[in-house]
Amino acid sequence: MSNWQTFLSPYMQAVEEIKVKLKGLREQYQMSSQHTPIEFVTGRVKPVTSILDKAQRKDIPLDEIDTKMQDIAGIRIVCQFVSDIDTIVELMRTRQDFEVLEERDYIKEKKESGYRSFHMVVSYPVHTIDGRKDVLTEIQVRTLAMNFWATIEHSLNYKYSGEIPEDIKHRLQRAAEAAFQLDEEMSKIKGEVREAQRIYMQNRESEGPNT
Ligand SMILES: Nc1nc2c(ncn2[C@@H]2O[C@H](COP(=O)(O)OP(=O)(O)OP(=O)(O)O)[C@@H](O)[C@H]2O)c(=O)[nH]1
Ligand SMILES: Nc1ncnc2c1ncn2[C@@H]1O[C@H](COP(=O)(O)OP(=O)(O)OP(=O)(O)O)[C@@H](O)[C@H]1O
Repeated sequence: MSNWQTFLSPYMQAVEEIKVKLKGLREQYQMSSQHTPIEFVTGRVKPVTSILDKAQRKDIPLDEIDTKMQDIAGIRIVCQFVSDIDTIVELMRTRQDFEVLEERDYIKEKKESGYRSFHMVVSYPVHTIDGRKDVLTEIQVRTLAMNFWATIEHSLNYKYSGEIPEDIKHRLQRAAEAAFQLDEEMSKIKGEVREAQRIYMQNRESEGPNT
């Protein structure tokens, strides 16, 4: 690849645009005093070293990464409750500004590591000075508990270069089970939690801006 900056520019644009749109959705939910299914949104363009590693690992020729590597542009939507994930997935499916190409439900079927999340691969049109470019973007949707687990596991994978020792792997699988139980328990008191958050937001609004 002769110029990574030029190649990655539409991916950066896609990530920034989608983040703005999702943050807008979150604000609309907040303004309408409805429970927001979006707790926070993050996004990143895959680091070049990680693109090169993955291309080598998956045998993807560098001149084919724009069609074969689905996560160069990545968005992550983090929610409070598992049911919020269904709401978001439905919202994404009905959008007119991008096309959903693939869905992978690692919540129904968790990965061997214990990883749980809902993944969507979308084709997002970016308008550049050279015309329209459709950019593959991976959208990961997960709860706070799933995100906590995945973040910790990702750093351990990094530390051990993908070869996490067996005993730690088992502990991580148990931790994934505990995160699953936490999501289950929180789902059961969802009504209570939402009511408390609604009262809190109402009181904050009536108190006016902080001085
Ligand atoms: N922490 C963590 N993240 C994972 C795990 N599995 C998948 N992910 C995340 O999900 C992304 C895509 O995973 P998959 O849907 O399995 O995609 P894939 O191309 O089949 O596999 P990868 O080579 O892992 O990208 C990865 O790049 C990670 O960001 C896991 O076991 N642990
Ligand atoms: N879809 C996404 N949205 C937001 N952040 C992401 C997304 N995918 C990965 N990240 C984060 O970006 C950082 C760098 O990710 P990188 O692409 O190297 O990891 P990875 O996706 O786990 O790698 P690989 O798919 O190559 O195994 C990590 O902190 C990772 O958690």
